[in-house]
Amino acid sequence: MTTTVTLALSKGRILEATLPLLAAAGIEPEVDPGASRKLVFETNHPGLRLLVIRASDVPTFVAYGAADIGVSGKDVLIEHGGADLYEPLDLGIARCKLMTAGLPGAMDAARHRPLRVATKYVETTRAYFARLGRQVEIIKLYGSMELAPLVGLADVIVDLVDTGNTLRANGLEAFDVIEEISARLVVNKAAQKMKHAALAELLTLFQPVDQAS
Ligand SMILES: Nc1ncnc2c1ncn2[C@@H]1O[C@H](COP(=O)(O)OP(=O)(O)OP(=O)(O)O)[C@@H](O)[C@H]1O
Ligand SMILES: O=P(O)(O)OC[C@H]1O[C@H](OP(=O)(O)OP(=O)(O)O)[C@H](O)[C@@H]1O
Repeated sequence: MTTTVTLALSKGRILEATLPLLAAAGIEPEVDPGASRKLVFETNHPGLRLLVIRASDVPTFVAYGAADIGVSGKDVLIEHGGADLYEPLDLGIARCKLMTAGLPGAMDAARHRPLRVATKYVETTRAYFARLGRQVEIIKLYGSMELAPLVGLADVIVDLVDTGNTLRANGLEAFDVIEEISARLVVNKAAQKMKHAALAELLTLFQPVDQAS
């Protein structure tokens, strides 16, 4: 009997970057997930199906066993905590940096009060500034973080930076790197035991993208 394996991907960058990796391994979804409203996709690989969900939900689906494996950004995994997941493979895709950024000099502007930081990475930001011994007031946002310093909502932001185009377009500077980010394969701990052979076979099919590329 074929073991069923459920792989969770997120719509957007991760899906766009993972489908070519799957295609290179000969795995094709029944229809193009980028062009469909479906959420579950069978594939031509026996027993393998795909879930397409929000990026920040991938660790949750995998941790609870609703998916056996998933592809998730390291940013999302750090924020999730990740202790309930195995992380066997760095896929080398969706690479960027989690950074502090703001208007020039913003880090030094608020020395006599808590620094106001806008981010969607609340836990990661709290831990980072605690390590620095700097008091912060964290403002949770769900997107367009770059707007916050421009309208006086926050002194600085913690967000992803790739080309730097979004920061530049808004007159902001990148300050410090908090983490180097790339997409990781994550595995449910029970599935790792119960579906060991099927997952091991699938893992060998994933060829990480060369770090230098
Ligand atoms: N500019 C970027 N360059 C490279 N990788 C990125 C970039 N922005 C995001 N990523 C990576 O891709 C992942 C998914 O990002 P994407 O923009 O597709 O979803 P999202 O809109 O952030 O997620 P959600 O729907 O949960 O809010 C991120 O978690 C991160 O690891
Ligand atoms: O350095 P860059 O190459 O400009 O990339 C950085 C931008 O990419 C991400 O946003 P995304 O494009 O995912 O939009 P979002 O605000 O919808 O998350 C991130 O939140 C930055 O805004």
